[in-house]
Amino acid sequence: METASIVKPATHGVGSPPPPGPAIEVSDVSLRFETRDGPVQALAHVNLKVERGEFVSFIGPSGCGKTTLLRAVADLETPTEGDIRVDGMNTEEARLKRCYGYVFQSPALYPWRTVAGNIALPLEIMGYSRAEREERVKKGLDLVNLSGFGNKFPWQLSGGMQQRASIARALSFDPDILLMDEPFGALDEIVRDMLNQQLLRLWEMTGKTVLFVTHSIPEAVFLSTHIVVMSPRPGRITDVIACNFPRDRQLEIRETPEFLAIANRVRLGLRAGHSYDA
Ligand SMILES: Nc1ncnc2c1ncn2[C@@H]1O[C@H](COP(=O)(O)OP(=O)(O)OP(=O)(O)O)[C@@H](O)[C@H]1O
Repeated sequence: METASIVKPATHGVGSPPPPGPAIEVSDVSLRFETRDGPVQALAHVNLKVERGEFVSFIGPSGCGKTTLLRAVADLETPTEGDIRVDGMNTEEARLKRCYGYVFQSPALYPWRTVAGNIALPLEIMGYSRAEREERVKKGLDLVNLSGFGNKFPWQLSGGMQQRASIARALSFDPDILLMDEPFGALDEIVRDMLNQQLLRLWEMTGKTVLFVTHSIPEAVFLSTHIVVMSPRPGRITDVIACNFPRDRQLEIRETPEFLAIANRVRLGLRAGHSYDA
């Protein structure tokens, strides 16, 4: 017999109302790493509220603390000061209740497990029954357009397909929130365009709250409801830009004056905080 559920996700079932309040609230968060060469101030006085269903991108120069902020939300780093609430809980509670899925820059799939086996892994750890695992894996594969690839091994898939599998794994237990750390950074532009469109569709279909780290201005403008621009280290938020494009937007919007105006504002924000030698 299958074991009973060990950790059930904190998510509400499909059709039931989400818990009230913002999905994520970051209040005056600073984070300092103590290293052998002295302290490294990664984040300084970061304040941010992410409402449910938003798609928020983080953009800023290399080393400004984007990953650190995402990791702090995921309880993988502890702020030196300030407070973070996820679904109204502290980050440890939210982690234990599996409020979010995390997608890393590299797909990080286990090579000895099939794609279906990789997607099922969190469900196995959480004690889902075999029948429920199979149903969720099938749903996950459909969601990321990988139906028919469940029995393949990761090395039999392209980089873009591997990253889609890792997104399906992060969503397998149906968390409300998806934390994505530059998931498409290593992919070529054509594949990235395709994945951006697929991610947008997935977001539209599922209504998840997404926090997304990127270095790409067009990617941020195309995907987001809000773009958070950060300064060089210590990372501070210097601008939060609203993008009000329709949810079913197509890649062609990248040629519109509205799109270019937002992209320009992001570019100016990044330039203002950075001295480029080139
Ligand atoms: N565990 C750690 N110990 C010490 N310093 C760290 C640690 N993790 C990150 N840092 C430092 O904190 C700063 C912020 O790093 P972080 O990876 O969050 O930046 P980032 O904006 O995500 O960078 P990139 O865009 O290059 O991925 C950097 O200077 C980094 O070297």
